Amino acid sequence: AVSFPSQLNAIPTLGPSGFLSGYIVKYRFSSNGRELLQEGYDKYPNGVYKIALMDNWEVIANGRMMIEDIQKASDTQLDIKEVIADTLQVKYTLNEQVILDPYHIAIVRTPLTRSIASRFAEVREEIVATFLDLIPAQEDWVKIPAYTTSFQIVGRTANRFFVGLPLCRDPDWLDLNTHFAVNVFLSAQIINRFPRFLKPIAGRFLTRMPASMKRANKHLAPIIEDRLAKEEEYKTKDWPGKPNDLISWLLDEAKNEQRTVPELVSRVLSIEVAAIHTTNFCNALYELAAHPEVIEPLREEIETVVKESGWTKEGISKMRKLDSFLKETLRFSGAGGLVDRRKVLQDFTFSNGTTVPAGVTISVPSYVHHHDEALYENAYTFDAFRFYNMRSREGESIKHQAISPNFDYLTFGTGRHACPGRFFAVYELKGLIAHILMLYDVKLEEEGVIPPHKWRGSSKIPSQTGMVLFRKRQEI
Ligand code: HEM
Repeated sequence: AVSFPSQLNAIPTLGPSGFLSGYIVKYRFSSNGRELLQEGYDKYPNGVYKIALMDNWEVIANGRMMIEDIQKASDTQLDIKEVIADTLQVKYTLNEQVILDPYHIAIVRTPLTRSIASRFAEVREEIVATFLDLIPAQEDWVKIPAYTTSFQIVGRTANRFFVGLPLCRDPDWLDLNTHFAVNVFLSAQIINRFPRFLKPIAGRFLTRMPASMKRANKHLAPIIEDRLAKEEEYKTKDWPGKPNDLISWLLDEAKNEQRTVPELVSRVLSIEVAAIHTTNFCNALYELAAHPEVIEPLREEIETVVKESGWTKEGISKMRKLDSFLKETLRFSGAGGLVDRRKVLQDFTFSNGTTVPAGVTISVPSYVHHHDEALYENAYTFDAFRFYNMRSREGESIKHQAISPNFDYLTFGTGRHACPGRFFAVYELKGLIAHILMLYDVKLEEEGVIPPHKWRGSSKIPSQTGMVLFRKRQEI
């Protein structure tokens, strides 16, 4: 049941708030989250409002002041870990330690991000090999199911970087990883329906998690055991020939019981969950196929850069038009409707005086924010070179990049918790799109018409049945 702590009365409610209201709003939210969030955005453009979900309140914050307040709050006031723990039921779906000591976040932020340059040649090699296997470059158009194929591509590319050859090509490992995140979300939904005392039983018997963990273990245990044995043998963490990959980065930081196989397996999987289903590659594919007018300028840029710098991290960062195309995709058709989700641990007062009581979750509606005409001219038009043109203005060449979170651009969240994986995500996505442009022509079944997406709660799901047509690039 939805409770009414007294401070909550001062926060306006969207939708009815009486008996059964939770059910009505939950229904509207789960069937069309965007509509509800847009209504809230229009009614309370620089303030907060609340919606009653089934078992708690979600306070939605709009506008610069509110977002800055969330950014400035300490972790003891507004906590990201509790939100992840609740939403994903991490205790049962991954491992509670991932929340209690999230040292893997620092691994993503530093050694992983720092290795993009030195490992980029391998990532590029994997991109080329993956497309060769999945999408034939032939004279006739061939229909490719965009949604499933994009996850296969991203799964393999990211795993080349994370765990290297040969595991990144192992069909069972890839199948596990492209479905694991979905299993985590579905299992968490099931577990969340049970009262606290029944959650361990639901977690144990009603979900596929133990089986997934066992499957992951089968692939990773021999690798981890071998690395631990090498450390023993050479009496150092820096033994000769040590691979520069995720398992090594984790082992460099892991302490005591964190250095056991099950602990390390759940860390790897946590990063896979954060990295694969968020990438938006499917959205980029649809947008590319829908906008033939962007193809030539992008090709020209990529060819010039590759001549100068090759397929390197440095080269990718010089592809500014491509960066703009990607950023516009993330703005215009980005998947996440809510970012900066935080659990209120201590009553929290916004600068406008509104207090949100402990126990409630706060979030920011990125999708409707990104479609605000006050922030973006023609916000409902996909303008591939919008950010390229902005960067060309005096003194703004650094701003407006796809990796740079700011108030106008919340895809990766904001502040100190902004996605630590965004650097890899952006280089990977640019590398993928650039490869498509060099090798293929692409189009949609119906010219310019992206197959319809749907909303599930606050998530925008691209069409899961839509096709993108590919053929070998025709020289004109
Ligand atoms: C386009 C792709 C991606 C998007 C849109 C995305 C988005 C996000 C967002 C919105 C957050 C929460 C930020 C906040 O609440 O302030 C987040 C957190 C996180 N992301 Fe990403 N992400 C992407 C790719 C990745 C990748 C590739 C990795 C790993 C290599 C990754 C690892 C993480 C981790 C570990 C966190 C948790 C940070 C924390 O708790 O402080 N993400 N991401």
